[in-house]
Amino acid sequence: MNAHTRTVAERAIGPLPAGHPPVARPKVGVLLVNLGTPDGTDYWSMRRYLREFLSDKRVIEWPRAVWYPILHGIVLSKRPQKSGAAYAEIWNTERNESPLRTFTRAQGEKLAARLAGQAEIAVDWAMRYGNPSIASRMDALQAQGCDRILVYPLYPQYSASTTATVNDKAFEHLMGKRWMPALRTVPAYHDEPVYIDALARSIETHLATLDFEPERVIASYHGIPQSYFRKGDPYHCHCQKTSRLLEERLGWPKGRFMTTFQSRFGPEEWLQPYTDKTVEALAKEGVKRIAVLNPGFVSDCLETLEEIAGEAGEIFLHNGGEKFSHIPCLNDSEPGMDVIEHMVRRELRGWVD
Ligand SMILES: C=CC1=C(C)c2cc3[nH]c(cc4nc(cc5[nH]c(cc1n2)c(C)c5CCC(=O)O)C(CCC(=O)O)=C4C)c(C)c3C=C
Ligand SMILES: [Fe+2]
Ligand SMILES: [Fe+2]
Repeated sequence: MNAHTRTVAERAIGPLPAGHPPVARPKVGVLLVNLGTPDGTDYWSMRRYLREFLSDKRVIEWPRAVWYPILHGIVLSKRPQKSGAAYAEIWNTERNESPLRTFTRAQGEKLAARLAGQAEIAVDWAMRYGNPSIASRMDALQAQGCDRILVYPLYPQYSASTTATVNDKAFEHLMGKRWMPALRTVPAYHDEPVYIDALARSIETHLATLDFEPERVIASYHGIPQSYFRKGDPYHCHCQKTSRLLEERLGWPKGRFMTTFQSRFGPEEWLQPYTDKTVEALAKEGVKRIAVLNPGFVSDCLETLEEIAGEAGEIFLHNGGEKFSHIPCLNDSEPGMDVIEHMVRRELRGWVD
């Protein structure tokens, strides 16, 4: 019996009296959670997904009386077709699912394999919007006997619109339970050395495969409205710190590495500089070769594959640029899995030793 199985045995409930309802052997659950995904690219699948996503008060903070008529009027009648067409361009047709779901599943499976020596840990994965839902996978973990669950929002930089809403949903699901598991959540890890190192290695590896040397390398993060930043969301500072540490680790000459924000939605001002405008300006200034990475995305998805690898690349080339390359997200690569495993092992301390 090793130290890990002993921990479980010590926590086990011991022999039950006759007639007592069965009690599962206690386990610790790890739940990886990413943003979400539609079930298909058709109008109704897209509409269901966008409705759930864009009804979230953590995502759109406008008063409901203002936002709901817009959402249920123009947005949900027009956006499902437009977004469905964009998803169709990047859809994983083999599995009939979005890349985000494919990568999140792969991360869950690889994490489970890395923790396989510890029988008391169960790993699962879920989506904040769409399927598999957080509620269904938390129930599945409890059914396997997990009395402790570590929820891992897959966002290196904290934002209320991403990290907090994952945690909200997990706690909300437990509100109705008589026997509630203990819950821990993984904090932001925007400045963790293992994460910075994984990003640096992924950049160096990718650049070594190119037949050109980029004059600029742009770290493009998903944006948030300026108003959320002014109200105290630390997301902007987290992104800037990731970029600063990454630039220091790369040791490049000043000016080669840049930070921008992408994926604006709605009429408000968002964090700047904007990725699309920057890429266009660089091309117009005469910069010929660039590469773009997305350090804030744990997996490639619509926002990286369609908006950056696709659209931003086109903008650059149409305005005089000559070479463009998208550096893939960490996904389920070995360095990417090193980051996830490191965070999980660190946050499980005291539950699993
Ligand atoms: C006000 C709206 C939005 C905020 C705030 C926001 C923050 C935010 N989002 C991510 C990560 C992802 N967003 C993705 C898609 C997406 N995001 C918004 C809007 C806001 N995001 C929309 C409307 C969409 C849907 C796509 C579309 O219809 O254009 C995705 C991709 C999901 C996929 O399946 O590929 C990710 C990932 C972060 C990190 C963030 C704030 C920090
Ligand atoms: Fe988003
Ligand atoms: Fe987008």
